[in-house]
Amino acid sequence: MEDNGNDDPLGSNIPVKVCGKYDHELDVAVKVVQLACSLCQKVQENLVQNQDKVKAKEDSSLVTVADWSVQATVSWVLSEYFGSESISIVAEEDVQALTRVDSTALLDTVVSTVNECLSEANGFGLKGPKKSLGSSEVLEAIGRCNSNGGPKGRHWVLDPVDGTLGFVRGDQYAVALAMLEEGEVVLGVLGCPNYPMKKEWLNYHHSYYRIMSKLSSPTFESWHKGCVMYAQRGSEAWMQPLLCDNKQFSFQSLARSIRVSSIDDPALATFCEPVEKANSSHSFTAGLAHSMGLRKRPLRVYSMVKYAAIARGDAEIFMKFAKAGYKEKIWDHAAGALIIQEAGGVVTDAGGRPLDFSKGIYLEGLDRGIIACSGAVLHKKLIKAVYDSWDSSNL
Ligand SMILES: Nc1ncnc2c1ncn2[C@@H]1O[C@H](COP(=O)(O)OS(=O)(=O)O)[C@@H](OP(=O)(O)O)[C@H]1O
Ligand SMILES: [Mg+2]
Ligand SMILES: [Mg+2]
Ligand SMILES: [Mg+2]
Repeated sequence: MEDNGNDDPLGSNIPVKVCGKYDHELDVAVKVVQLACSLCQKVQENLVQNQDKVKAKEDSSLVTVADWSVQATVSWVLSEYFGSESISIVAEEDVQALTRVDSTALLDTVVSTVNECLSEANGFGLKGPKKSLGSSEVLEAIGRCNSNGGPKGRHWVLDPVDGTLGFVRGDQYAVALAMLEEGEVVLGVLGCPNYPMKKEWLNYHHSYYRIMSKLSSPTFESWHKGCVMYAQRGSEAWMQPLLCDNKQFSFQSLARSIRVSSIDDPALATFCEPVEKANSSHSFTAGLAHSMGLRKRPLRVYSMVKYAAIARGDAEIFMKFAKAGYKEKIWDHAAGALIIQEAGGVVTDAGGRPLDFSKGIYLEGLDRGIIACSGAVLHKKLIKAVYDSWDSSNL
């Protein structure tokens, strides 16, 4: 692993399993996603009790202090490591709502959230700022992420909080960071703050989070509320625990490589889909599930945690069929798609073609929907099911 120099006191102690062309980029990306996840965990704890702090955007989707603060933090760190002049970042949020005259209190909250987070950068193996950032620097960091991506050169792709609806409901969400090189996703990092290393811990986590009970936990060292998954193109996919308050335990090398499930019998397979019917047709996917012989209840989970579930074998299929006219954005899929592929799975559109991340901020040319499978057998069956049932669907 690359050593980031003297300013990086703990960097070499944080295990980031890497072996490839983009080791340094991936190392920084995993650390900044860990840092961002810790920011999100703090904001989510407050937000669940203070729903008035959730804002609606022009398209009525939600945005919170965490979305802006993570975008600012990641943008600032990437710019420090890779140069603010040359870096290209494609990300979901902009500064519009923060620069309105009636938004000073909101902006102040974002600025203090970013500074509190960056003050912990050293603990995550990253260089922090020498002094606190002012509001203009925070706005600049958010606004710098206005690249349109494209087929040439290098672009970072960030969804600061994916599944904002899950986030404000105290449920699953993800921090998603990817890097494109010449139009291809070459690295992906998915921070899943409420998705523990083992799925059996999910129920424990929910009772912990919702009731704040004092149940006896999995062994202290092994207990982590969330995980981070990552991959670079052409190597394996990895998962490690999110750093938590007891950092001395998290510094142990707990990273492990992840693989998709080996199940290829539809009767034993589980499919995941968005929670919201508005984001994907539940009736169409129920029809597909029936026709290809899936018997288990769908796993409805907010955010790219669905990709995380496929990548480490908690489920076998992911489907998303948005309404006609909705254009999928690259930041909702880039990191998750690479991690599934490097874990041995297949990700395509519903016509069986690879997703094209080279056309700007949208997945242009997407054929009907997105499907991801743990292997080729299930993928072939699913493509056939779509082919057989599309004409009779209302999509
Ligand atoms: N109408 C519509 N159709 C399809 N997709 C939409 C739509 N509106 C929004 N979005 C995008 O969906 C992202 C969340 O997707 P999910 O699969 O997590 O959906 S769900 O929250 O589980 O229902 C969500 O990501 P975040 O905004 O980062 O939360 C959006 O980019
Ligand atoms: Mg959003
Ligand atoms: Mg998203
Ligand atoms: Mg988002």
